[in-house]
Amino acid sequence: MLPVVVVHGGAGHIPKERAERSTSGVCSAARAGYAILRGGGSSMDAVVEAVALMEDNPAFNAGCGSVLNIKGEVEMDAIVMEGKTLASGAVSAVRNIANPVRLARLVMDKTSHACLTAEGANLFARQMGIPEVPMESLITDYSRMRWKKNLEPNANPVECQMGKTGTVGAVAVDAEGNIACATSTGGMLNKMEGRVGDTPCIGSGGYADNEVGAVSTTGHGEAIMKVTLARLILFHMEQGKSAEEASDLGLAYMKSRVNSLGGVVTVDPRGCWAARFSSRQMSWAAAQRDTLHHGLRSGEHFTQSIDDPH
Ligand SMILES: NC(=O)C[C@H](N)C(=O)O
Repeated sequence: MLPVVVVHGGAGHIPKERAERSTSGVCSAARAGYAILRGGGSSMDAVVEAVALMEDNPAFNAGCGSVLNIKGEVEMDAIVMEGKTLASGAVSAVRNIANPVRLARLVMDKTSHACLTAEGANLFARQMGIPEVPMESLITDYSRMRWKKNLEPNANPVECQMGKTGTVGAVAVDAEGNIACATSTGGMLNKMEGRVGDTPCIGSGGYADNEVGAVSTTGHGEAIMKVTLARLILFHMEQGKSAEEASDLGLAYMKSRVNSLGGVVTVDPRGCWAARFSSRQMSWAAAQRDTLHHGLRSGEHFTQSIDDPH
C-alpha cells in the first residue's frame, strides 16, 4: 500500500475560470511529493515540498495568492507535524515570507516551541536566513479584486464565499511507515488584522501520528477549531473507522454541530487514503503505486499514470 501523498487545494466554491488552474496545481504538487517518496525521501520532505509548490502557485490562498485581511495585507498561517515523534511546528500571522510552511518546519526542527507568531515569527525567519519578500509579491490582482469587492456595502455573500477557498495541505506516508502532514493558508478573506485560524493549531489544521494516521483540513477556521477537526477524524480512526469513514464522520459532525462545511485529506499507517469534503468542491490529488488520482467536484475521481504527460 505504501507510500502515498494526498494533497488538497482548499474546500469551498471554486469559480469555473479558476477550476483548471486549481486542478493542475494540486496534480503538480502530488507529483512533486510522490517523486520524493519514490526516491526514498521522507513523508515530511514530501508534504513540505508539495505544500511549498502550492504556496508558490498564485491559484491558491497560501503564500503568493493569499487572501487579504481587512487592511489589504497578507498574514499567513502554516503547520507541519511528524507522526513518529509527534513533533510539530507552526507559524501564525506571519508576513513577507514566500513559504510559511518551510518556516513552520524550521520552528519544529530548530526551536523547542510549537508555534511562533507575527513579529516573533519574522524575527526567527531572519535569524534562520530566510529572505523577506515584499508584500506586493504575495498579492495577486485577483486577491486585491476580491478584497475590494468584499469591502463594498452591498457585497454579495455568495461571492464573498468564493474568495475564501484555496488553503493548501498535504498528508503522506513514506516507505518506512512514517506519516506527516502540512497545511498553509492566507486565512479568511477580509479577516481582522491578527486573526489566527485553525491552520497553525495542532489538531485543527492538521495532525499526524504514526499509530493512527494524518489529516490536513480546510474550511472555516473558527468552525474547524470548535470541533478540532483533524484530531476528531483520527479519534474515529482509533475507534476502527477507515480513513474515508472517519473523514465523513468528522465533516458530518462539523456540519450538524456548528453548521459549517469543509474538506480534508487523510491517510492511515498502511497507506489507505481519503480526500473528502462537504463543501461544493475541493481540488485534491493523490499519488500512490505510480498512479495519480484527482478530483474537484463531489464524486469525481480521475486516474492516470503518474508519468503521463500532463
Ligand atoms: N480556506 C480555508 O481553509 C481557510 C482556513 N481554514 C482558515 O480559516 O484560515
